Amino acid sequence: MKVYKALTIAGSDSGGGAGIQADLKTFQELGVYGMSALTAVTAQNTLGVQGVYPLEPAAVARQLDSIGEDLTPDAVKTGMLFSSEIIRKVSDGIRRYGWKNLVVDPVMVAKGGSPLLQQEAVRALAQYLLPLALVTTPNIPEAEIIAGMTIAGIDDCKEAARRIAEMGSRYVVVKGGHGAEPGAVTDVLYDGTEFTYIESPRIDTPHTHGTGCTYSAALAAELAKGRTTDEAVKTAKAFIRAAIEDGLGIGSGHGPTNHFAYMRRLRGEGVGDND
Ligand SMILES: Nc1ncnc2c1ncn2[C@@H]1O[C@H](COP(=O)(O)OP(=O)(O)O)[C@@H](O)[C@H]1O
Ligand SMILES: Cc1ncc(COP(=O)(O)O)c(N)n1
Repeated sequence: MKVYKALTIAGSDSGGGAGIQADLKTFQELGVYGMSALTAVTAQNTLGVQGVYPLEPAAVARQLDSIGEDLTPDAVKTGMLFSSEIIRKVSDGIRRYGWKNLVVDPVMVAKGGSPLLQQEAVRALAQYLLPLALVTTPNIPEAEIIAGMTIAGIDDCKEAARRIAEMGSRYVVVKGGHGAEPGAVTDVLYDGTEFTYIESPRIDTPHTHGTGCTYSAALAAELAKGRTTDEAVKTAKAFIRAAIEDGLGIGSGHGPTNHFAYMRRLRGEGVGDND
């Protein structure tokens, strides 16, 4: 049996709903062996972020070397990268080992507003990481910052996707969770030529902690298994839709999405005892 392997390069969320923890749970659910290189430790729960402790850039580089010297990921995703120094180490590592199928989730702030990327690091992200990306998955506020424009509707999402593709990302998905459309969420996929709209009903829930991490991890897992980008984007959307629909009301703030939901439904099981 071929073992498909995916690597996440991201921060730790002690609460388990976002970051490395969300990524590894998602890889596991989708049948992919997960590996991780930590960029930062966050002290976090459903109420917010209580502390951010970045790792030394050399510690990030060393983790990538340990993986690269011995293991070959079939896909890689990046999440919280925190600083331009860490971004440089990450892009150096990805280039050194020739890793393909890179999904860049340009994480900038946590849902409560705590910064997870230093402002001056946005340039480094665009300069060093986007040219290596197969797919970049900004939410609307991230797309506004990277593309340098305000987004007020679908046409603006398309323009931002075009600009981000020009920076070197082969595909771009501008995710619609922060959009103003009542009742619906539209993600805009751009392949450098054409746009595809991935729509779903807007789920009314406070339990959306980790949606972006989970979505990009599902995308990377599917790419690791050899799916095309179009197929991977569809499955990632189905995975996150189920995870939000069955969101977990644990903790007293914004609960995490339900990483079990997609596979439980495929197996014909109910939502289980988690909620
Ligand atoms: N309320 C919601 N209902 C349905 N889908 C959602 C909702 N919020 C986010 N999504 C989906 O979750 C994924 C992550 O979107 P988004 O919330 O925009 O990103 P982020 O978590 O990075 O802010 C996207 O595929 C988006 O369509
Ligand atoms: C360590 C870490 N990485 C990323 C996020 C963003 O989470 P979301 O997916 O909700 O945007 C987070 N809250 N913490």
